[in-house]
Amino acid sequence: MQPAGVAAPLKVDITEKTFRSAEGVTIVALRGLSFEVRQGEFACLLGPSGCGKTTTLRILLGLDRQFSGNYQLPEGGSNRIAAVFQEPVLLPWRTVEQNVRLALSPHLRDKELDWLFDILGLSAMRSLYPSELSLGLARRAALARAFATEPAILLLDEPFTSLDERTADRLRRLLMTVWAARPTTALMVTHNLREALLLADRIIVLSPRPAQVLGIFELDLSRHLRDAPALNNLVSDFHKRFPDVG
Ligand SMILES: Nc1ncnc2c1ncn2[C@@H]1O[C@H](COP(=O)(O)OP(=O)(O)OP(=O)(O)O)[C@@H](O)[C@H]1O
Repeated sequence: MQPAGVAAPLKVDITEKTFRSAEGVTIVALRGLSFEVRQGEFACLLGPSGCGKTTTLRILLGLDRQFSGNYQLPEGGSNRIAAVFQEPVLLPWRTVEQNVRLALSPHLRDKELDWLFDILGLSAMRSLYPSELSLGLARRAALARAFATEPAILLLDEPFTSLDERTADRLRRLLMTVWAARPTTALMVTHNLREALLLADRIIVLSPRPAQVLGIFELDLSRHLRDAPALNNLVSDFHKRFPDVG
């Protein structure tokens, strides 16, 4: 039990998750996957392609209940959980602002969101429709929607894939700015080591399938000091600790 007044962390303890392939073969996606994300911490789940990262997020989102084990989501927030996926799922017939406000519970629909649109550089795009947005802008709108709901936990599944590197980098920095304005317990899935080293407080390093935790890489360096040379040092520290990863 958590002592009163201490916010509960995200706790994940998945004993096993299997899939059955079309040919009837059993695929063990996760086995003995246990980790925690402390309250207010930005954690990355880093692992090779196909190791079970998306499967883990789907379980936490309640989209897949066919597994053994358990998990506990953090308490608090106006909304329990918000997610940002690889594809920004926006309603095409609603404006950017309507897409964001529709995610809010009815009593919050009129809340002041200027700060959020400002930080994400979306102030001039509030009345545009998704079809008028570039992919990078659509991702920003998806981030705005997730933060607007003030979730107890934010789950992100490779939100910067299929963007050119410059746009991805700008978005990573915008994510950090908005996160710093409203620190939120966050778990982001990525297979990009540099991205994890840029964004995370700690990295939960996963094995190939079935995903298990190989170790935790803590990042004490303040995010604004993580420039290119600092990142190069972090990459080499990481490789000393995890020579076979990334
Ligand atoms: N619905 C499904 N049916 C059968 N197998 C599945 C299903 N969903 C996932 N898998 C398998 O489970 C394993 C883990 O998949 P998952 O998508 O979680 O990996 P991932 O780490 O997110 O990969 P990536 O980084 O490539 O997105 C893979 O081998 C995948 O083929």
